[in-house]
Amino acid sequence: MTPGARPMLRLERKDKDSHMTADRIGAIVVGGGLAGTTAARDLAHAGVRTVLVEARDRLGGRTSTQTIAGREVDTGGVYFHWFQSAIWREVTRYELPVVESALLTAARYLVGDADGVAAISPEEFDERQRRALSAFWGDPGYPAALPRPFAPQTDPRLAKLDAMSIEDRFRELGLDAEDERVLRAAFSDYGRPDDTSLGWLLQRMSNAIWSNEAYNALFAVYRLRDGMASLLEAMRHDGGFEVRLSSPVTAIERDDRGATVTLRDGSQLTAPVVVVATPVNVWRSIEFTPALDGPHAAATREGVTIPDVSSMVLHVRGVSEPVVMLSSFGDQPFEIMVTYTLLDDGQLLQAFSVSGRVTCADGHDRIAEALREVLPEAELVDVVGHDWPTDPFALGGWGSLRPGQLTRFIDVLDRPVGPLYFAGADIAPQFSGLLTGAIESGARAARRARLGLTGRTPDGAGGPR
Ligand SMILES: Cc1cc2nc3c(=O)[nH]c(=O)nc-3n(C[C@H](O)[C@H](O)[C@H](O)COP(=O)(O)OP(=O)(O)OC[C@H]3O[C@@H](n4cnc5c(N)ncnc54)[C@H](O)[C@@H]3O)c2cc1C
Repeated sequence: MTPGARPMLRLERKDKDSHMTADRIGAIVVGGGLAGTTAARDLAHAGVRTVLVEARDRLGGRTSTQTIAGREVDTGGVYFHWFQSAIWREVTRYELPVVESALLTAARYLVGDADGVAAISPEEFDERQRRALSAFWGDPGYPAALPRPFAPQTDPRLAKLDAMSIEDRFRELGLDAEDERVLRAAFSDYGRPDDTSLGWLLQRMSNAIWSNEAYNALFAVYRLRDGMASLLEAMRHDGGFEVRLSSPVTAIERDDRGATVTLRDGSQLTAPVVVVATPVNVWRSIEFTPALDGPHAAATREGVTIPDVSSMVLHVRGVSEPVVMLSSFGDQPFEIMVTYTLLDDGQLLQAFSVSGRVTCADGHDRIAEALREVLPEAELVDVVGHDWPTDPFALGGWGSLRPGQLTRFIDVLDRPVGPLYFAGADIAPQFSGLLTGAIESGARAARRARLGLTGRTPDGAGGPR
């Protein structure tokens, strides 16, 4: 079929039950990360014939399981906690083994800034971080502005905090210098402190019930023993939906009867509903007709992730004990390093260059040099990883919102636009930017799309209130 030709599989609205029949596509899901795979599985389980089209040759998107030193390791999204109910439900449903990370048990802690990297005892790190975090969110106005963490647009006072940056809050506080050094290092995964929304960070803290322990637990307590690929695999086998890999979508055209999706090879698929589960940053590389406008256009133009992150797992010798290194944003080649697994001949170290000062494309020698800047005794044996910003199907790393973006985008971008149902961690009302947010968002989009198929308007748009 030539691009633009009338599709064969168009479904007439009057044929309300035809999404249940075998020969017609009831729903198309664009993008097979956690959000899209969840949506496709849920739609298929509801009896809707569902086709998932994925640009890469694998499912998983910004999760990525690679092999190094004979081990499966994750170089994309990896950590979660059982209080993140959406992901935990999947992990328990498929009985996937989990392992604890070294973050909370490592005996050796290092904190970096522009002057270098210095050792600190875990007890001192914990005490300083605890004190600094409590001061950071200690304004009694904050919980009042976020009375319902799962529905961030509940109180208009949040807009004022969303207009502020993390740096603004540091300036207001005037913390003890050492406490601030520790907190800046702990916050490095948000990217530039002067370009990250304070309101959005506070929503993260409210998602962690304003508790230091729960906030730390959000990031690095549990991971899947066999990698995130094992979860995607389980969902796919359980799903009953059709998967088309290596099928980048170039255009999505909607009309009053549904939407037509054009693939790079020119072929087209049509269905009454389409779940768009690509990263927000990627929407700008897909031709939407009619064009996306308003907040959707603004979000993809501006980007809603930290722009530069290279993630790696390094096989190193010379460092035999579990180690945690955190550095303030941009001050060291790697901002985050955490022991992944101890080996007989050294260890696997998870490393994130959040500012992109060192990338996988730089090659072994530059990465080895960067590693020695942070851990002088470390010898690099091997490395696997991924540069997310230059990946055309990600165009950025994990979700992180700039000042003003929470108010304009969250609980807004996931509202249906005609037959299009947007999903993804980037736009999840709760736990945005995280694995669990992707699953929650995918499940919700599937339900809304199902309601759309039966001609009903999703009543609960915006989620629990
Ligand atoms: C390095 C890194 C570390 C992270 N660590 C953590 C962590 O420890 N804990 C945590 O909770 N979260 C973490 N995250 C965040 C988490 O991984 C993501 O938020 C989540 O995986 C996103 O899922 P998603 O389905 O919304 O999007 P994605 O995973 O990006 O899925 C979107 C899919 O759409 C596909 N696609 C793109 N363009 C097209 C197209 N044109 N046509 C068809 N398909 C297309 C992509 O290939 C992809 O498969 C991390 C992210 C990164 C990058």
